Amino acid sequence: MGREAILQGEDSPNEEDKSLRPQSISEMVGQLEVRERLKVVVDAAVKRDEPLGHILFDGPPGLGKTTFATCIPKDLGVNFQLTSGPALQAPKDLIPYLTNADEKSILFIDEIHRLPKSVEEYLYTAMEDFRIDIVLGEGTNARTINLQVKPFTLIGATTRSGMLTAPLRDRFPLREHLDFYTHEELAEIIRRNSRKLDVTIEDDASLEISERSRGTPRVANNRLRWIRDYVTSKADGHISLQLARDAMAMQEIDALGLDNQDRKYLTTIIRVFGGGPAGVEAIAHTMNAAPETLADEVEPFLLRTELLVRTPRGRMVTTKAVEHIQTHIGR
Ligand SMILES: Nc1ncnc2c1ncn2[C@@H]1O[C@H](COP(=O)(O)OP(=O)(O)OP(=O)(O)O)[C@@H](O)[C@H]1O
Ligand SMILES: [Mg+2]
Repeated sequence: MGREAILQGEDSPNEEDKSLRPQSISEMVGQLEVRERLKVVVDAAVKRDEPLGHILFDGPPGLGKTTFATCIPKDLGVNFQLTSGPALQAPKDLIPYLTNADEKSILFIDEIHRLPKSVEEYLYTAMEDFRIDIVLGEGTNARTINLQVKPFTLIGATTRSGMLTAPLRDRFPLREHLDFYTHEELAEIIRRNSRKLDVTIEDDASLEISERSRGTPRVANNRLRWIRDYVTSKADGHISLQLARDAMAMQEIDALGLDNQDRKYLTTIIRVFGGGPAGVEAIAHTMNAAPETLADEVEPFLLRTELLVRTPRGRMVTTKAVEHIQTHIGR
């Protein structure tokens, strides 16, 4: 698959996201410790005139893994190639990226936990010694040549660091976990992006939206876009607290920021599984959803906000979740 195809594939579902995505690490809000550590390794690499060490980002969707990966090469002024685990089905799919990589350029592999084993093993010597084996010819005539590639930096991103093998994980000198954002950080992102979207917003409205954005910049941006449409259609285009609330009520986003899917997940455990424990596969079956979607997109925030707990025997809702669902239904 060509690089363009992969790039388009990556960008099309989030075309909207692009206009709000920070273009440099200094434009990013929050993740202070991560940014500080990155600054250290970037400064050191520049001073020594060496390629940056490989970096792995992990954390739930929408917290900035791709944003970091795209800002680093921009800040360094180096070339950037992008691909993803599922797009690399065999070592031969990886070879063009490795041979095209300029010195100190960045190769970004998204969803790196989905690399097939053969590709992963092929990466080891490329990451460690910047060396790859290429097989020429076939059958008994086949011979292997050893090729040196330019020293490059691999940036990997994953929502499932637990699914990475230890040998791959250990080859990243810097591993950064991105965590959920505070309300204040999200409010800051909302204020900045309101300006980018050319809409005015009250401070109490940006705080209210941030409180209902599940600690996630992507969610905050989606909420903001919807509210902007709402106030443009129903009012004069200025976002007040009341209009923000009305707009979110229309999308059935509750006070904790949960949407229909989150509540359906909790009610399924409560109604069908007596509050749990229940396995994620069983819950997914009942909801007619994919277990991966639940594990990646729904559960992290519910766990974080103590609406859900994971036990050795499966997922269980907490009293807080039961109360929240009751008040929501009782409304
Ligand atoms: N620190 C930040 N400051 C400002 N905006 C941010 C920040 N992090 C993320 N965003 C915004 O959130 C959007 C989603 O972030 P991004 O695409 O980097 O998430 P991700 O971690 O790669 O998610 P996924 O796992 O789904 O690929 C970005 O387009 C950007 O607009
Ligand atoms: Mg991403």
